[in-house]
Amino acid sequence: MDKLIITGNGPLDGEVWASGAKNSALPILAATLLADEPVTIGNLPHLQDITTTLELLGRMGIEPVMGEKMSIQIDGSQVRDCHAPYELVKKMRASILVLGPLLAHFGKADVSLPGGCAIGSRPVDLHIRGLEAMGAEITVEGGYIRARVDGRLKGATIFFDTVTVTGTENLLMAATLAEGTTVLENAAREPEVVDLAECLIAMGANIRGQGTDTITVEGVERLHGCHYDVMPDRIETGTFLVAAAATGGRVRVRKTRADIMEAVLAKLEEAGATLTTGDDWIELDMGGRRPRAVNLRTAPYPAFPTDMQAQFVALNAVAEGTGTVVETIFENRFMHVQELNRMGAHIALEGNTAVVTGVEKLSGAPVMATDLRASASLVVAAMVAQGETMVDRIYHIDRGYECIEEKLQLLGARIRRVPG
Ligand SMILES: CC(=O)N[C@H]1[C@@H](OP(=O)(O)OP(=O)(O)OC[C@H]2O[C@@H](n3ccc(=O)[nH]c3=O)[C@H](O)[C@@H]2O)O[C@H](CO)[C@@H](O)[C@@H]1O
Ligand SMILES: C=C(OP(=O)(O)O)C(=O)O
Repeated sequence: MDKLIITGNGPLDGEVWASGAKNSALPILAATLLADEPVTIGNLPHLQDITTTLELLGRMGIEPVMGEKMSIQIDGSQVRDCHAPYELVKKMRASILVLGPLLAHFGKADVSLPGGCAIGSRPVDLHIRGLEAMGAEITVEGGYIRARVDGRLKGATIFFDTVTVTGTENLLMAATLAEGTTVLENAAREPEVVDLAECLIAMGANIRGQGTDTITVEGVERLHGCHYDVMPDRIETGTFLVAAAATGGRVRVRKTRADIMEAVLAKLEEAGATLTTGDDWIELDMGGRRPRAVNLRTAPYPAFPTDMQAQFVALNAVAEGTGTVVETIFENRFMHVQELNRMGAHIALEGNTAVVTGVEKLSGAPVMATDLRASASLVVAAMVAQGETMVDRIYHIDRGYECIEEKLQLLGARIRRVPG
């Protein structure tokens, strides 16, 4: 297993670019299953989760054609087997996103239940209930969701009890080929849902209301090919900005978007950072200062994203003062806390709340990555720690950060990968 070795090396300084968003690329790749013609997706990030998705599509009979500049062409009409096996779904929960498209286009889908994961139990009951409301017959047997529909799915009004991102995306995709109108109420408003909707519209879908909590879809009989570029990754962008703030540095992130990052940028300003933004870049300047601790509470977009929680816990860990961080989305998303405390942080956990009292210096230590964003928080902490940190199990970080060590090296970090 590869490891990252990081030595604290003072303020980060320089320019880096944001890759395509993982959480947008994954549903968009699944959406290609809905079309009768090849769809070309550009600005795909080079990530383990993308490789897993392509393997999953390959098992279904699809032969993706690699193009230039991280683009790929996928022909949904090549599907021969509507099956997502356990050994791939267990590597990546987002595999559940093939359920809606397979059922809507081919009338059947056998998709392994994703099961729980490190950050929480993460059920998919709302995905299943929504598809049933659209006329699907669904059984769960032997750990598999077996979904069937005779003819087309039927449009329906679906209210989500809980705001769910992939749940909204699955039903949005299914609704594009359903007969009649589907209304998704209490839908997720995340920018990645909007990006997926825009891609579906480019494929000929009839969707309105994306980005609000009510999305309306008029089903069409078929979807066609298109070229679509994935939006920039706001979580990767935020991670670089937090790393800059924690080290007292100055970093410009290019090829990104400030307009979808308001909650995160506001917290960085509260922490004492000076932010400047342009059309497609964000610059953070900490001017060598130590950050101030911030209080935050995670919630669905446009509130503060749970995927940035761990990185802000690391920021608070070296800040002046005490910050309270409340996690409201996932029940077990504080596994970085123990590891950060092993590096000398002062973090007390009380239920879904972490009370973080900043210390002047952390000290390098061997630590273990437990999930994707927890790993990112350890990398941030390691860059401000005295001495060397070894982050083990970095396959988690490779799921969601493209070339993490090369990008951080560009900013002056002392970080290297040791193959395991
Ligand atoms: C690939 C992808 O886009 N992943 C993101 C997506 O995950 P994901 O879509 O899996 O997360 P959800 O938005 O579905 O989860 C939100 C909450 O709803 C609950 N729930 C969800 C579905 C369901 O059927 N029943 C149910 O109870 C979950 O347990 C959780 O407590 O949104 C999360 C919340 O922003 C992010 O952290 C993930 O990075
Ligand atoms: C939790 C995340 O991803 P996933 O839903 O793919 O596990 C994440 O991106 O932080």
